[in-house]
Amino acid sequence: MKHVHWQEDLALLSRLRLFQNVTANCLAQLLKEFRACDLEAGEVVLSPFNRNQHLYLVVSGRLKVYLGSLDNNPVSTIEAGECAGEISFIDNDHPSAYVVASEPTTALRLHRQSLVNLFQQSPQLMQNLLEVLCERVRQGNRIILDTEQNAKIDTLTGLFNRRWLEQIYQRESTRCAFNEQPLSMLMLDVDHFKAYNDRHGHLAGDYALCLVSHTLRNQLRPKDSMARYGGEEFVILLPEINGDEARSIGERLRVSLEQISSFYSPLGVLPGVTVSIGMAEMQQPDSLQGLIARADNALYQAKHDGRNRLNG
Ligand SMILES: Nc1nc2c(ncn2[C@@H]2O[C@H](COP(=O)(O)OP(=O)(O)OP(=O)(O)O)[C@@H](O)[C@H]2O)c(=O)[nH]1
Repeated sequence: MKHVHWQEDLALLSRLRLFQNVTANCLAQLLKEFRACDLEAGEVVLSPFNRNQHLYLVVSGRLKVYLGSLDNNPVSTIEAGECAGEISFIDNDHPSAYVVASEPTTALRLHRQSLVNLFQQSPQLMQNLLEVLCERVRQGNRIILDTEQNAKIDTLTGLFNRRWLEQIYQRESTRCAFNEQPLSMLMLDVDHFKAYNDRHGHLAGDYALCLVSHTLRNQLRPKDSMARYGGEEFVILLPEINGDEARSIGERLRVSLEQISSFYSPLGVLPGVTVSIGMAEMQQPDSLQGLIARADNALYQAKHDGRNRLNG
């Protein structure tokens, strides 16, 4: 984010939705508080991992909003004249979404304290902000409805969910069987996760789940599929990979997590986690339920044998 000179423009400010009908006197005071910044395409303006104390008013260009992960499709666009960051700006907490410049964008940046000071003088400003927030809530409700109706994505980790796994298994198992290729499954479960939550808090547990998904997904091939199967359980489908190969891939994934003794999160430094893994290779004919049952049995044995190990 590059701070740039901005020729103060009262007329432009008064056209922005947030400042409609706000007195010129009040706007003139606000003008002094703004800092203009240029954003490059792809630049992340807001992230759930960083606390936000600024409101961004888009003067030109465009921002996109992503929930859960930047790999997901954007859920909305913020055009010139609209603002970003108002929720975290108001409650002084972490943003609930990623906001990214989708093209070179100029925005005005305002620290929360500057606006809070003006609320007392301008009820109109307060009302405008409330209207903007209400619109966001309505938009959020529409997104929830849409995503529930065709939910494929787990919003915490950005991984595909269990429902999607059924679709992808149909496709991949048919393809592998047709090409006389193997297909293997890894089922992973975070070790002692209840104790982790109890000791560090549920939010810390959520970050640990994101760490697991991020660390493992980065090591997979594009044709592999990783899904969050349940709370702290993950499934990885490995097309064209036989049992021996899957064992060594699973072992490599297990070790990669074992080696992360601590990681940075918005809550501070947190300890890493380990996983137990069950492996099963597809047999003909094998339904998803059959393959999962065998991977799950292997996982159960890995837990029983002491955890942080692979079985199958
Ligand atoms: N933070 C967080 N915790 C979750 C989530 N989903 C499930 N959990 C927790 O995961 C824990 C799983 O606990 P258990 O099934 O007893 O297993 P465990 O403590 O990991 O023990 P082992 O699997 O035997 O090593 C429960 O306490 C759940 O509340 C989630 O999305 N976030």
